[in-house]
Amino acid sequence: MNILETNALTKIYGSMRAVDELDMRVAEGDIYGFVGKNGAGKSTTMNMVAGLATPTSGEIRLFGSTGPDAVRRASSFSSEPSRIGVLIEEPGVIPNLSAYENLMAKALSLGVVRAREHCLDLLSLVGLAESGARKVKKFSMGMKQRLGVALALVGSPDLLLLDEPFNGMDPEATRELRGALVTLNQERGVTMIISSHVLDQLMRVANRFGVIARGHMARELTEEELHAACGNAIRLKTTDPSRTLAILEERLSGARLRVEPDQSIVVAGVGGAQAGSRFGGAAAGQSGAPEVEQVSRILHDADQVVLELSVIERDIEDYFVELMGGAGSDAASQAQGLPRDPKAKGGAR
Ligand SMILES: Nc1ncnc2c1ncn2[C@@H]1O[C@H](COP(=O)(O)OP(=O)(O)OP(=O)(O)O)[C@@H](O)[C@H]1O
Repeated sequence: MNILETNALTKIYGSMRAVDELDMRVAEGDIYGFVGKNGAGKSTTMNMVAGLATPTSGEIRLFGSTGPDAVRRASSFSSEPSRIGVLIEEPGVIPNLSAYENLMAKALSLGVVRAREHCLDLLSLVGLAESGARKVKKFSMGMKQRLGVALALVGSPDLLLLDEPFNGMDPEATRELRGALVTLNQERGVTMIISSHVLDQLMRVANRFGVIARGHMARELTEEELHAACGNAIRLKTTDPSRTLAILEERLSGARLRVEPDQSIVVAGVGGAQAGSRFGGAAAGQSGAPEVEQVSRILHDADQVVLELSVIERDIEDYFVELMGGAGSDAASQAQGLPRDPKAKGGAR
């Protein structure tokens, strides 16, 4: 079931179409990575879904209901727990209160039953059980962000909207927040929409992605579709790159080949290897071994001296960047692996 659907959702500020006929589908249980360049329309979309901005036109269907009432009911900021939890921009915390007190203040204002247990549970869920009694002004950025997530969870919402939650966080804090989000999703079944520029972090938690470009949905795709669209890539270095390239062009029909500035060769489009994904980080599932073996054999049979050979993941990021460049078919077809330079030989790019 889709928890959120938007149909031709549009927001116009003056002459600027901040969100332009956006169609978005978020299913129950998704961690939906919402990706786009600066100014693409992510925050405006999140604000409309949260009921913080009014659409100019189009429809938002939340939990199966549509119309302004659906958003108001789902995201009541007034006196009762809402079905949507929101962390947009900086978490609104009271610095002189402890984390626990901040949570309790919100829980009591919403009339949450068994507020004490609820808040202690949330602290432990976001990994702040030990620091619950400390004043928030002494918290690091990462701790504040996790408290922001806990605050958004007061009242047990079914859908969590997180706008740039990894911004300004160091790797350790990012890892902790990522862990808390995956736990929430897996153990509590909370659906999430996370907007972020930090693609590699998003790729580690999200199972579906929506790429927005100039206010329009350029593409929605699952983790599996993402990997299928990108395929794997193998980077290799030999003592004779030109000869190696010629051999690979001849023997690997259909593969995409490109030469990097350091003379290493990247072979893509031969299937297999997967990028680090959300429940492990390291290459998950298939290792790309058959393709690596295939390439190694070709090079061995052709007496090429291999200096380096590894599976790389960068194509996924390239793919996102290309999609984010525009919603038009050019960007999308390039991202599907078609050559950028029509004169390029053998699909090289
Ligand atoms: N309140 C507003 N008034 C006028 N223009 C606005 C307003 N809010 C957003 N915009 C414009 O709408 C466009 C989309 O902005 P939005 O903040 O939604 O993008 P974003 O994808 O979240 O960008 P970023 O990643 O930089 O936060 C931008 O051009 C922005 O300047």
